[in-house]
Amino acid sequence: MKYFSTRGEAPVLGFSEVLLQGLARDGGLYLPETWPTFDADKIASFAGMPYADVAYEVIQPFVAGEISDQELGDMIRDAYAGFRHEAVTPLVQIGANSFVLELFHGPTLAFKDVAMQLLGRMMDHVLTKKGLRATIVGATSGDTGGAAIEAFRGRDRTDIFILFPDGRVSPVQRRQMTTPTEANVHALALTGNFDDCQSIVKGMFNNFGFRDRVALSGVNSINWARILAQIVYYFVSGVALGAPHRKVSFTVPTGNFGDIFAGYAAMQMGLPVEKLVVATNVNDILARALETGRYEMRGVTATSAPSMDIQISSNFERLLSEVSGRDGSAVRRMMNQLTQSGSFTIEDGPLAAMREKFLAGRCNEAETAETIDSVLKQSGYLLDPHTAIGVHVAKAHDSGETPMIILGTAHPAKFPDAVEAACGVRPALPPELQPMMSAEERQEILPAEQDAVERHIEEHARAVHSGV
Ligand SMILES: Cc1ncc(COP(=O)(O)O)c(C=O)c1O
Ligand SMILES: N[C@@H](CCOP(=O)(O)O)C(=O)O
Repeated sequence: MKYFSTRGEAPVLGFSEVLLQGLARDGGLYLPETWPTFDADKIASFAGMPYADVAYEVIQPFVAGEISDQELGDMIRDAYAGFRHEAVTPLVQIGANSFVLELFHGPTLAFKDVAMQLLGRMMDHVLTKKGLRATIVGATSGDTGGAAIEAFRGRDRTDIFILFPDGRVSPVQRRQMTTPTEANVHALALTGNFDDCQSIVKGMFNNFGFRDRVALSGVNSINWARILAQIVYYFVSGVALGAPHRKVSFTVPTGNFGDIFAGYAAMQMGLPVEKLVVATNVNDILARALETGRYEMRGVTATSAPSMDIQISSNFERLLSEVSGRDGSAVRRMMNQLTQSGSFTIEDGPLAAMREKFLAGRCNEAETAETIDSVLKQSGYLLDPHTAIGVHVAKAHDSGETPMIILGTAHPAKFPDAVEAACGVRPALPPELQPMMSAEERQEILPAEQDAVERHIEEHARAVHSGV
């Protein structure tokens, strides 16, 4: 399998290079040249299989020839062995035909663990084979950072630097980044918002001198391997509810558009999906874009679902590429307009193609709190604010006939204050995470400026100083 950049000006690469590069050298995102497809019999055969076995079937066609089947299978089994639930991503019924897909049974209680636990192992594997070291950077609005640090802490071939908006993540999220004691972990609190962090990360990738000096690599969902690992749970949950013999729908709490793009990929691979519903909080740029055809940045409002407080939604570029016939120049034009004027218009054809597959809705703060409270009262089920946004938006699109799967993206205990304010119940952290709440914190506070971040990384990255 080869991968091309959405902007059409970077080299076509194989999986290992795409994994290490993160962002393409033309600023674009990598996509597979073709979508492997599964027929109905193959999809039906996933029913009752262990999660790791489905993961192997879904992921193998994307990495074949670069990682051996044996090594891939071992990495996948190892990645999911530590999850708190035997099913890895269990479904819980919360309504007549609606289900929460619990994606938060990994080590940091967020859906990011599902991909990150595998990504850490894959990167280590590829770096070891090549005899290389890498400097990993990531931007986080709260969850990616903790999950990435957990996946890479103590790994000899990588140093990890996570940029997060100072004061805008929950205390649990912050402590997951600031309490690990391993020397290769660096939590950088930036005086800005998530979009500032993400644009500094992309800026560092576009500064080739720096990029090459520190052997830069990325773990945000700009990295194709993140999306790849997330495709698996669409198949697992869809098949559990009757696919391929009937269609299923998904509602996805959305920010950077990575998780829902994995759903789109599952559809391209043959999973019969009726609707993919984008659920946003008041930072609703994606809902507005799908409604009006205009992608237009406004300020970011801090909410009780901080991981979705995003305006520049990286993976939307992947969808733009798909619906524009993979025309790199069309994607470049839109992305340049976004940089220059903070907005762009999606042409009628591509917009219609998007609307064939995607629906969208938004949820404000009062609705988020009301949903947490009412679902607890009606079903005895405790939602986190991000998942509550999904449940609220799903209601408007639930036909009652097609199973509606709402992606449960975080454990409520990551956001105890917001959950308690909404319903009076304060969710407790699993015992193994509780010591973190009184452990010493270690972070560097930096201005939201690319120069300052680059200087800090150059001083601390072993890839610069070890000569490997
Ligand atoms: C808890 C939670 N829900 C939803 C999202 C949005 O996911 P995506 O950025 O893939 O759209 C995030 C962040 O990515 C998150 O951490
Ligand atoms: N919501 C994310 C933002 C970064 O998203 P990613 O999926 O691109 O890594 C977070 O929690 O950090």
